[in-house]
Amino acid sequence: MKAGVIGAGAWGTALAQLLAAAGEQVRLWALEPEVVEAVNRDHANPLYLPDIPLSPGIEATGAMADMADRDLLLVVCPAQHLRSVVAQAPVGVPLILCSKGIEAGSHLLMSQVAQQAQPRSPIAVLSGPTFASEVAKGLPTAITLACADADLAARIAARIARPAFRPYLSDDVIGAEIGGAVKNVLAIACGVAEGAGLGLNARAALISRGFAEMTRFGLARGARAETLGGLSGLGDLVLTCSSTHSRNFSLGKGLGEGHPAAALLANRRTVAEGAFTAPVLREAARASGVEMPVVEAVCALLEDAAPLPQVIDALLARPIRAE
Ligand SMILES: NC(=O)C1=CN([C@@H]2O[C@H](COP(=O)(O)OP(=O)(O)OC[C@H]3O[C@@H](n4cnc5c(N)ncnc54)[C@H](O)[C@@H]3O)[C@@H](O)[C@H]2O)C=CC1
Ligand SMILES: O=C(CO)COP(=O)(O)O
Repeated sequence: MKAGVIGAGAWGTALAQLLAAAGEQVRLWALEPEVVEAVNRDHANPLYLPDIPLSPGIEATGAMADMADRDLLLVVCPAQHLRSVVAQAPVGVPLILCSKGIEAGSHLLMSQVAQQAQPRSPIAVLSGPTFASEVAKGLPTAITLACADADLAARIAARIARPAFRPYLSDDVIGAEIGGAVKNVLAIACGVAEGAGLGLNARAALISRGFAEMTRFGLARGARAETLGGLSGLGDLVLTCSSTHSRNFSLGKGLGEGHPAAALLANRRTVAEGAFTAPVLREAARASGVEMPVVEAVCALLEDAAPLPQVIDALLARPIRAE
């Protein structure tokens, strides 16, 4: 059992910890030399997952060549870097994609990008309501594991399941990915409502109407409705729209408090995927003729295209119609 984790941000480190805590020797690829050093020397990742002691069974490396002997690879980099990262991975090893986003320019989901970058590697997607720090602490978590190959899905599930970490299987890869990508944009909207003091009714409305947008877009791209209503869709939407533990929600809260997007996004080390997904999603939705007014509103705020009161008024002034 030789798992590798590519990407040592909060989520990659938490997943490495999940695997290593059960005795597996895990190799963790990190971009930053100081992360490699901290994991190997101090069994910690203060840059991305502070205050969580890591298992000595995690060995970090900065060389992708060190992943050549792995029999399973978890890919956990930011979505916009997935193509270049996966292209460097060893050929033919099953890839579990854990990034949430849509590639700019191509509008492709991560599984489609990975298939282009590594055509001979089997692909699965792991997505759901999973704050990294809670998983690293061993708190109870359920997640969707989506894979077109049922045998591979069962083998991966047996490998990653733990008493407090329950994968649920699906063959709807597209559906699992769309939920994870779209919820990040909607979490920004809910953060805006929090920051601007719009109240909890507004948040509930954004979650419900945002879920309607996710469903419209998902169905147009071939997702199944039950996947969107499951852990990787509605489950993750509820989690991310409810707490400042979410980087996307926090970004939205800053926007709602009146801070300009450019200032909030400048010099940040951690990734708020929704900020990258929003314009890509708007473009993809328009191209498919899918209406996504909440996503459009988030884009307007991220681009500083209109003042917040005007964006809120525009959403509230939409024509009354059937739910
Ligand atoms: N943090 C969480 O709770 C969860 C995160 N995810 C997803 O996992 C993915 C990674 O997020 P986090 O681990 O939270 O990241 P993070 O925000 O903790 O850290 C940023 C990561 O980006 C990497 N990075 C920066 N520039 C890069 C480049 N040019 N090439 C490759 N990597 C680069 C850094 O090395 C670091 O690993 C995202 O798509 C996120 O949506 C999914 C579930 C939970
Ligand atoms: O995807 C996540 C939880 O499932 C993490 O959300 P944030 O990226 O908004 O922190």
